[in-house]
Amino acid sequence: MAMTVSDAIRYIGVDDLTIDLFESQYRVPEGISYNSYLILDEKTCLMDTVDKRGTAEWESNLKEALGERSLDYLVIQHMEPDHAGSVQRVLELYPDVKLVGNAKTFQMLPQFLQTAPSNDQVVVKEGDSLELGSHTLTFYMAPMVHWPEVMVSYESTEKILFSADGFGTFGANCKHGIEDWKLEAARYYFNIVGKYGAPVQTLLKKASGLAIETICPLHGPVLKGDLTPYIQAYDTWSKYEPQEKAILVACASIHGNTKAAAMRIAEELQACGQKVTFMDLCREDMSHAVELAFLYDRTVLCASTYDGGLFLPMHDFLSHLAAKTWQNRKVAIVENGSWAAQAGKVMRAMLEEMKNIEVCEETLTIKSTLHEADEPQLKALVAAIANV
Ligand SMILES: Cc1cc2nc3c(=O)[nH]c(=O)nc-3n(C[C@H](O)[C@H](O)[C@H](O)COP(=O)(O)O)c2cc1C
Repeated sequence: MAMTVSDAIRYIGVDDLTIDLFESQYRVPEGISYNSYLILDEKTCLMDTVDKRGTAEWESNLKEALGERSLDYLVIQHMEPDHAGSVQRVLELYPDVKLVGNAKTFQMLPQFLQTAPSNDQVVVKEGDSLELGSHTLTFYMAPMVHWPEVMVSYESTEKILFSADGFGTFGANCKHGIEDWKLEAARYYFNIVGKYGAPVQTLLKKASGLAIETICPLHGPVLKGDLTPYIQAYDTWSKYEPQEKAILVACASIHGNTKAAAMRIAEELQACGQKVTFMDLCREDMSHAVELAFLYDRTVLCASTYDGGLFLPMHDFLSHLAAKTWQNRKVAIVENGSWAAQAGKVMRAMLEEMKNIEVCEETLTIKSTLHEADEPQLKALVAAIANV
């Protein structure tokens, strides 16, 4: 059933509650929405489509909202298949539709379609506008938020920013309302957009010059009312600043001894008043661990040595953080080795490749299991990462 963003702008997106992994990597226990919007004015204008997984339901929403009218424009803000996956269907249903995109959109479009569409193309660049009647869309390029061809569209009459993947969240709209935005917006941001802090900052600067009363993202709820919290969150996140003073204790333990030591460190940190989250990287959601490493200002990395190197779940975690340009954080290292510990050396080398990561001098090296003799090292590490 098509929801209404306003009288003239209909929400015609769909919820996907059965996808196993979004982008083939993120568990979305509450599903995900593929958002699409239809502007009904003198001209009709479709804002993006949906993933192929939702084409049939979305087509019914589109037909219900459009009725007997023709479709004049399709604006393609983002070419990723979860948004452009139904463009082909639009071309079949409305062969006279004009396609609106930027130069990069039309360079990429034929790559995803079997044949280059013959439809009229409206090629827009920064600041170009499209009159629809009483509604006017103005286009702002947002390259690398998070693909090169991304652009956002500002509708000046109703003061709406169609924000592409920006301000999106995991979680289907039938499960999550605007009040739930914060539940999954950070995990979504850091894992999907997180590498591109500078492009996000550029987009925020452009948006700061616009009077925005509603944000229509391509995933998650339409944002209305006081937009400050959403924009402030994006400003903090895209500056790679921590959102809170807290410590993630992340461990990768083969037989549980390093995990036991990590849990002991977490307890000690809590005992000295620190907010702590403990995560077993072997068993818990990697995207959630990435999210917390970005949200918190400090992280303790605890890992076994494995075949002369770093136990792979920790290597995987640090590779994820490096890929998302994690930076400006403080870290403590705990390693375990039963004959020749190497985990700490490998972790340090990976951290050195990242920007502005402060590694505590105080480390803890365990020989198989934690012993009484390790207590001074453990206490020193706790004091160093707790900043006490
Ligand atoms: C498959 C395997 C490979 C290991 N490789 C090494 C190694 O190369 N060097 C080392 O000092 N310890 C090695 N260890 C020992 C672990 O680093 C660790 O000391 C031991 O597993 C106990 O800690 P845990 O219970 O947290 O895994 C290995 C352990 C396993 C199970």
